[in-house]
Amino acid sequence: MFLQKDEAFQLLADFGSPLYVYSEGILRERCGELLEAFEGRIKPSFSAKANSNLHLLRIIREEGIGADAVSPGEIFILERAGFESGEIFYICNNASEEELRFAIDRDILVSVDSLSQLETFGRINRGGSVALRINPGVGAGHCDKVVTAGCGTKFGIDPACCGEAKKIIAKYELKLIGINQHIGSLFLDAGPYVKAAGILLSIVLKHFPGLDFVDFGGGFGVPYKEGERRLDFGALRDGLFPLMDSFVERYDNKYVHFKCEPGRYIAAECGLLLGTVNAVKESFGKRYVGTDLGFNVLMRRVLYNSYHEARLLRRGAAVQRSAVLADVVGDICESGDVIAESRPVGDARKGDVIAVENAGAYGYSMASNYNSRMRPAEVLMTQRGEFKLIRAADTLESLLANF
Ligand SMILES: Cc1ncc(COP(=O)(O)O)c(C=O)c1O
Ligand SMILES: N[C@@H](CCCC[NH3+])C(=O)O
Repeated sequence: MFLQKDEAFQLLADFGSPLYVYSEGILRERCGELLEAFEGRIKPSFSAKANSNLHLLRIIREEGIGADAVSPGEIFILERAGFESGEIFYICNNASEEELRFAIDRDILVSVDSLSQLETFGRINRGGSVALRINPGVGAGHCDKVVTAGCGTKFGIDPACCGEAKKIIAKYELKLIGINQHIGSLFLDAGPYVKAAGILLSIVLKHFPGLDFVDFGGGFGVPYKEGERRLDFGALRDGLFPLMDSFVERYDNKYVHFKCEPGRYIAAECGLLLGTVNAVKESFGKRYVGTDLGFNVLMRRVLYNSYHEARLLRRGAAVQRSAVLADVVGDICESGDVIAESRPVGDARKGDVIAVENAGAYGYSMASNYNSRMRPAEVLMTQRGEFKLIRAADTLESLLANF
């Protein structure tokens, strides 16, 4: 945990509970790591869906990383964060004509992922530049819901349709400048990513000469459980570089470049979610630690059965791991509202704090107002160790803003 215990209590007193806290140092470190991981040969572009806080996006841009957007909303926020149109890649899925125009009008490159969307794009932007998202047939991810390639997923163009795609491109005189894929989110083993990259490169060689770039997608995992090993970028390099070398040798554009689209790897570990224990109880032989960490604040456990380390903090004396296991639950009106299951926190008391680790990716960005609860504030711990509010919490008034 990057915060001292006393700082955690002070932050909750200052900014309210629950609260997201981010470490600028860790965020910059992860950006730097990714820029170096592929020795400049594969350029990372941050997937803003993982965390779209304006201030964090500015830091990511300062580090020299571009961004991928999945919606006009993300494009809008990225622009506000200072990203220029050439630094944004709009990887859409089932976008409306209006949404496609939003990107086209701003000169932002669009990747379409169906023949039907390619047809729409060509009709409204004849002669424009475009990218295609291909489904290489190999997927990976921490659960079925986030595997985005292979059979049974809505994403990407089936390679069998490449011929048809080329016809639509010719019909509308489009310039195909890039091919991308994204096989899914969170893998800690290089195997599937390398395999999918190999498949994608062979598809490009066969069908798509003269591209400016090939984008292998994101999905790089981080360890959520204590003791879990980190992703081995050496293994990724060892797998990818020979494939890229042999591809470039055979490809007609020697200046083709390579990209990737990490979200979680950049944002997860810099984020900590703090919440307060409001009640404890024993019911039918089971212990519950009742907090304000409902799934409106962090829904990954409820949606995917995801694991986050949850530390119990108490003012004064340190708390030991309890022999009694308890479920850490939230304040939402559903029985599934469990943020951490069977953890050694059975001794928790009202007023203690729960710190949920690695909450920086798909935490706040998936938070909601369910049960008319407020999304929490977000605070940045700067590299100088100061704390700065970077998004205020919702208020009762903001719940009424759209009526
Ligand atoms: C198209 C696309 N690119 C990149 C990402 C980023 O994934 P991750 O956060 O696992 O790196 C996603 C989300 O899974 C995505 O849908
Ligand atoms: N939201 C997912 C990742 C999927 C990303 C979007 N393709 C998670 O929290 O693990």
